Amino acid sequence: MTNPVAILNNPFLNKGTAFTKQERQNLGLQGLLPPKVQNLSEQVEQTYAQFQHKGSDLDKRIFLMDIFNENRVLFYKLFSEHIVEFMPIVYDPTIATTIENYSELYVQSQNAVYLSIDEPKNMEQTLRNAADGRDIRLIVVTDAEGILGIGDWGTNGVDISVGKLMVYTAAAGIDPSQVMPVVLDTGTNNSKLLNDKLYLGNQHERVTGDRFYDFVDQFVQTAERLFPNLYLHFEDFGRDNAANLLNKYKDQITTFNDDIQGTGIIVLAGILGALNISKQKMTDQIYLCFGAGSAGAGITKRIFDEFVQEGMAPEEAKKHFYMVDKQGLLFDDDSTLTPEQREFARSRSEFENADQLDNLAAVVSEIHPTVMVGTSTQPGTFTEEIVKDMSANTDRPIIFPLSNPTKLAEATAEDLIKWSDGRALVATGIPAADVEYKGVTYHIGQANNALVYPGLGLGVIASTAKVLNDEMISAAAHSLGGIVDPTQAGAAVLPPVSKLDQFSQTVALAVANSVVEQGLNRESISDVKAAIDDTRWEPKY
Ligand SMILES: NC(=O)c1ccc[n+]([C@@H]2O[C@H](COP(=O)([O-])OP(=O)(O)OC[C@H]3O[C@@H](n4cnc5c(N)ncnc54)[C@H](O)[C@@H]3O)[C@@H](O)[C@H]2O)c1
Ligand SMILES: O=C(O)C[C@H](O)C(=O)O
Ligand SMILES: [Mn+2]
Repeated sequence: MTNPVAILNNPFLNKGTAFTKQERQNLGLQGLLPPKVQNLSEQVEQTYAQFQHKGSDLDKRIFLMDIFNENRVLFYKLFSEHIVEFMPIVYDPTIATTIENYSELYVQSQNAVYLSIDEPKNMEQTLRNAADGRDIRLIVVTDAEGILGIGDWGTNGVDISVGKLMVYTAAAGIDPSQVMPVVLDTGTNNSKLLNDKLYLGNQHERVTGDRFYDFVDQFVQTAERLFPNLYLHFEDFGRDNAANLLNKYKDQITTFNDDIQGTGIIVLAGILGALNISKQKMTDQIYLCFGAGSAGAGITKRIFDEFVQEGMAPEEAKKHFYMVDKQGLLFDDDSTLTPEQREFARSRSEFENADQLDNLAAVVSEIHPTVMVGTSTQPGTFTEEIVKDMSANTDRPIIFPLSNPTKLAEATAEDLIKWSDGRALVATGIPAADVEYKGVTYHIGQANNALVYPGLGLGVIASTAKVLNDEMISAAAHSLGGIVDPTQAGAAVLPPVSKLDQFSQTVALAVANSVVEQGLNRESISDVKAAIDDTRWEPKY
């Protein structure tokens, strides 16, 4: 028999006060818990009341993490019943605060795995120990070089792996005993951490070049070998490494880059939703990407592919896309461009005033975009002047300020609605409250990859997909249409987070169908819907 105390300390086994009299007797737990036996809904009610007494969002998150550390069923039942309220606490934006203060706040590892570049020999044993015989189907891995828009956070970034996985389970029912959060600690270039006595990570600069790529490859190969049914999700790597790693592995293993691909899907879905409201055509749009990094370039490529899928010739479609980064409009004579930026760089000869196009305002006034998406990490950069200029040249400007967390957003939804006199079709990266303007209530969609990656993952895992390809990604984006009523004044461009668990199913089904139609499933599947239902985990004792 397992040691009774070990059961209470194991969040996958512990039911706390919900252990029945019989279970307490069988497991040797008599007297190790208060006498009363509660059921799950009583526990949920009691913990929710405790949650409501916490003051700050950080205190709320710390409380919820205690529940997570103690009892996974209770945590996920509570989370699933309060998804709209808990998303910004468990996940972005509060998670940014816990990442910045990870070492100071540290109490326990939350079943995360810390792989150190200084001790590569331990890797296999560490992964085995962490799995402890569990059938791992999903890993979220980060090296934390580009956490949200807040930069390099070294080992602290492990929280993004933990948090993304929490959303996978709450939104799509991924079995929490089949997941593993991983941080690859390859050092940090964050001088604050390098000089902080409390910092818990490797206190040296980032290792780069071959040693970095060899370490990542050792991880990928070892994880694939130990967990043959693995879906490997990369999160918040630095801009160049993120794209390189995706290109290296995407045709070989079942893998996904959330910042590049996940964000591409949700923004395409948001633009489709916006066009459904404005009754305009995708291929008539002029697209401006502001901040052409992992997310910006990933989104641009996804929207460009959509133009081509709708029948426009690639060279014609290219003319509709503009990228702006630190240096202003990206031109093809710039040797510092990334390969993803080079695809969409323009020729100086197209413009009489090319030298003046070194800032967003000048570019907007020159090209008259109809869609502007911000992934720049630069707060307040969608100014009143820029928004008014854009709105003067298009009826329903589509404007998505997506930089996270809250303090980095390019604009607020409220300002965008006001400055465009109610015409802008807006989605934000973090949740935004309704905006009241001239008698209309505007609902603001959340264009955060969290609205799609859980369903995508459920579809991929349930269908035993060998790879994740563009067809599946496109199917995911298109599946989100039709949930919002576009005829309602002030309708949001994306479905609400309150329906996250429902539309995660929709996304999963679309993706799994695409996998099976393409014959890319590892195991034979006769009924896609049943395969998804069988994969879904529910929080219950
Ligand atoms: N809503 C979402 O789902 C979502 C998803 C991914 C990323 N994001 C957000 O997007 C932002 C970027 O993330 P990323 O992973 O692409 O990071 P990244 O570092 O890969 O890209 C940021 C890009 O912005 C550019 N940039 C920096 N300063 C600029 C300036 N003054 N003007 C124009 N461009 C500038 C950088 O050069 C870089 O190319 C972050 O804030 C992140 O939180 C949101
Ligand atoms: O984590 C988020 O909130 C979305 C996204 O992956 C990001 O990096 O900002
Ligand atoms: Mn991210």
